[in-house]
Amino acid sequence: MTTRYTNDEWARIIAEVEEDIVVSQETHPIPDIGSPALAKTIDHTLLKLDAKAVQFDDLCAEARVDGFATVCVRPYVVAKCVSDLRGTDIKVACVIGFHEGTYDLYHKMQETKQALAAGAAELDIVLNYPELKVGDYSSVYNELATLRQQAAHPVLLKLIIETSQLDRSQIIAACAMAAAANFDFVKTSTGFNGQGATVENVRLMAACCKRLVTGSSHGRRMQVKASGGIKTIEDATAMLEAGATRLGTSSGVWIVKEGKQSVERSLSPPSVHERRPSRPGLSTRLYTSY
Ligand SMILES: O=C[C@H](O)COP(=O)(O)O
Repeated sequence: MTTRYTNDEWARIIAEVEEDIVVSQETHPIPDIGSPALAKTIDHTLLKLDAKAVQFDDLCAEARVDGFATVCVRPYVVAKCVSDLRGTDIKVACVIGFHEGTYDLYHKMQETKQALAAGAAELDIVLNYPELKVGDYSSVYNELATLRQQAAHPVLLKLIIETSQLDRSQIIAACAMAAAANFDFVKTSTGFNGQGATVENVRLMAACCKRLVTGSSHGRRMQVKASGGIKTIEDATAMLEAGATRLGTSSGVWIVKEGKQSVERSLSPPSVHERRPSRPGLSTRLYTSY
């Protein structure tokens, strides 16, 4: 695989991108609250290492009921989820190099091979962000381009850049690397390392995606997936309004339920005796501790 440019050449390319970045404060249009289109922005996620088989059955059942975009899981459970979701339009997304990102390329290629063979349609790959932070852009590009070659379109590739570990310039550099390697999404966070998605970072990443399309010959714009700490309908709408088009969350069931309830309330306001429903208990298969 070619490295294309030296680290210094990559640094100049990234600096040019950074000079052009204008972060917009616009509110992006979003699907109607409570609509199937809003549920279709959600990757219904279960990445806990101690998750039991029955929890993946429930995850897939919930995805079928609510009509999520994908279930997002680790490689060892892709085949099971593909089988559970057969006959639906819900895809299986698989994390690669999770959650440190520092696994070597061989390890990431092995996981990619395993996930694709099992039927994954989308891969959420953790960036080797320590390499990016020290300016080893050639190595970062080599890894991403190799994985893109291994997982060609229509497989969707998302690069998890772990924004909590990066400053503004490094977030821009990560987006530039993802675009150069022809990824489909940049994703904020693993949810396992520091702060998750923030509105500010989603806006910055959306601005990068806008700028980077103008520099590409194929004219296809990368999209932003916000993930980590998205627990309520308010969190979800804030991320979408900031420019995300996909959400990674372990609270998808609750978010959809809250959205539907808020629509019902706006159609028939509750009497003074009716309380806002409390958050459901663990029996509803929510996976985030709160
Ligand atoms: O990509 C997904 C994240 O791991 C989900 O994080 P969460 O449990 O905070 O929703």
